[in-house]
Amino acid sequence: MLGIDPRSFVVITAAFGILCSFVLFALHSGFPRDIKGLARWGRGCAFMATAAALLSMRGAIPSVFSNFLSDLLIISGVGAIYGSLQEFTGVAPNTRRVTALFFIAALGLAWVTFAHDDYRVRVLIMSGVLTILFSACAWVIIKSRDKGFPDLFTQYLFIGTAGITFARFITAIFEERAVTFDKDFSLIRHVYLGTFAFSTVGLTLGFILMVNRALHSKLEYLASRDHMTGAYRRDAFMQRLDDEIAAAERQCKPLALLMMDLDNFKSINDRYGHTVGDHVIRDFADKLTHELRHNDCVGRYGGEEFIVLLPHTGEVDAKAIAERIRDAAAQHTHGDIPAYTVSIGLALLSPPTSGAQALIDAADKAMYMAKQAGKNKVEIASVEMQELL
Ligand SMILES: Nc1nc2c(ncn2[C@@H]2O[C@H](COP(=O)(O)OP(=O)(O)OP(=O)(O)O)[C@@H](O)[C@H]2O)c(=O)[nH]1
Repeated sequence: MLGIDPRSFVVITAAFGILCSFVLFALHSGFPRDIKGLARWGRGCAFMATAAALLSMRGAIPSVFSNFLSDLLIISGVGAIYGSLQEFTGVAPNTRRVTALFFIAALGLAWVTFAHDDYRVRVLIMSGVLTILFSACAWVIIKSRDKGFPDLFTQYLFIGTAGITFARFITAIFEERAVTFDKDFSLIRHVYLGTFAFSTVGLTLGFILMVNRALHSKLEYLASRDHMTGAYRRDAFMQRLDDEIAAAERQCKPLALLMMDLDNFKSINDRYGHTVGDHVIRDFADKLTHELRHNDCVGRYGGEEFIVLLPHTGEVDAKAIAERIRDAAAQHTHGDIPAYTVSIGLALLSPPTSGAQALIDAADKAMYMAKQAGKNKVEIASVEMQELL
């Protein structure tokens, strides 16, 4: 038995809801458009704040507003949060199921508001629907890939909130029928209302941390990638190369490096113009992505020069991959893009090495040999070149 006025929780929920909504709309206006879900979550918080404000006026306004409308707004609010998580994680929002749940709950709530005032049934409907929605929110995060601390924090908070709404559902089944809104002093009711107030803030903070993490990854990606081709920029590539060489030496694994330069590119520019030249560079970068494994790393080394790092790859495989790339480049697949070819130099890491730059120099020399040999060729750095490593 607790003596805290349930309205205090309701007023706190309203205040928190307004604050959270304001923060989310403010973030939405400044965040990149491809980080989705902020506005929808902000709307969800606004719904919850309005619902809590209406509920706190219980007795002073008609019950159609303080009970019926406020309950529907709470369901809409949590529904919006569910949709927002789906949007954020790239899942198409499943509005049909949420709308169906909303209408079923609306029918039940209309019955207990207008036909047969029954506090217990109202609690059952609300806690049942909210258990489903909070569990669905947790499930969206559980199923998402690439989770960090903010995602796990929000996920467990959703699970905890769903657990408490479910406990409220179970206790309502066994509750005395005489209990009403103003006479329900049970501990679980206070925990339930308190959870609602604080989970609005906790979950919103968790979501803000999630979108902040997404923004951080996006900025990191943009800083390390070449804008035109999506390949690694030279400095980011060198960082990755250093790491992979260190790993290869530690694990005694092979590693190969390909240096690639498009042939006669100056004449492509001169003949078709710079824009078409850019299309050729992009086309080649796409072909590289298509031909390589997820773990391989493509860097743009210069204008029409690319470099590819092939971890865990020995001479035979690296030569086959290089030939595949050379062949793919020579395939004329796109009507708007002129035919082009590429010369490739291949160098292999043979420990003990003198580092990344020496490996690049060897691949560069081999690439120069390919140019000298008539272009559209793959050359492997000679033993002497490798010995320089
Ligand atoms: N369109 C376009 N051209 C570029 C870009 N970066 C460099 N280039 C041009 O690419 C050309 C490179 O030519 P070179 O390296 O001199 O040689 P090449 O004509 O490819 O001849 P080989 O390398 O001997 O086959 C230069 O004309 C550069 O201006 C770019 O981002 N877009």
